[in-house]
Amino acid sequence: MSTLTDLLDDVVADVDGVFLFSPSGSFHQRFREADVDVVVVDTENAVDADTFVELPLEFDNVRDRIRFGVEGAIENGIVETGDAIACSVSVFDDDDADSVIRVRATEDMGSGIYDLFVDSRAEPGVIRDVFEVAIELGKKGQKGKPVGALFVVGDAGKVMNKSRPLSYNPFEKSHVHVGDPIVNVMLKEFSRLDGAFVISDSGKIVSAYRYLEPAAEGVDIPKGLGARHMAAGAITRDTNATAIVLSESDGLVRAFKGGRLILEVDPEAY
Ligand SMILES: Nc1ncnc2c1ncn2[C@@H]1O[C@H](COP(=O)(O)OP(=O)(O)OP(=O)(O)O)[C@@H](O)[C@H]1O
Ligand SMILES: [Mn+2]
Repeated sequence: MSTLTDLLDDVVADVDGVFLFSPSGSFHQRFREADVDVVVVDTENAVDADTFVELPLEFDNVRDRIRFGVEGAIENGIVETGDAIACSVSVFDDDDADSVIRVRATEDMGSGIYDLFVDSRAEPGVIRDVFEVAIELGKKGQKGKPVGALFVVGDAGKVMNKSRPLSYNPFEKSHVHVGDPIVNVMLKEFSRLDGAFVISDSGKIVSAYRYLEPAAEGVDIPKGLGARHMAAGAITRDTNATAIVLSESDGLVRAFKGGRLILEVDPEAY
């Protein structure tokens, strides 16, 4: 008769390392004494781990949390592509790990989410909220029809200087922030109209309907993308903003930083 441990052993068999997501001190200690490579992934290195990947925020979405940890570890040379990793995470329990998830560090796994958050000028929570709006809009569209949208996040003063209004700004005198449920509805509603949303480092919606006029030279974006994506890429080279774009034509969400495409995801698969 097999025991349950034997039956579930496959999940952790022959892994190259174990990632502990936000472990308690005692939980981490048990692993430290074991014969296995341990990586701690957390918002701070509270357990004084030797190998550590810093999360910019607690991702509620476990897939995002794991993706971020694995991409961060690849980026920092902690693991190599092809490595099998056992991730110890908590999905329901806030204190203790309640799940083990086996992943392989592959190129597919590397969605670019690490680049999106690391060294961003805007607050990580703001980037996450805008990214989630774009993904949701990509999944559902606007009244069932595909829509495109362009969000420019961070360094808003400079972005405003390099753009002009296409219409009156519905956010002119308001003090609304991304992440408020009502704001997400407004963002989706206004995304039917032309131009870009400009959002501050702290998440205030500064403007809708901005036509971006950055210098386009030196911008290296893939061929085949149109004016919206070109403007998105270029504004991030001219300023310290991050641009998040939902394409109306292919339905993908892309992010640009420093004039480069750093992330490309299919909302349906996300
Ligand atoms: N410089 C710009 N600033 C702000 N918005 C822009 C700019 N250029 C284009 N757009 C917006 O993008 C929309 C689509 O333009 P276009 O089709 O050329 O872009 P695209 O990159 O192919 O995007 P999509 O994949 O969504 O079609 C325009 O209708 C306009 O609302
Ligand atoms: Mn187009």
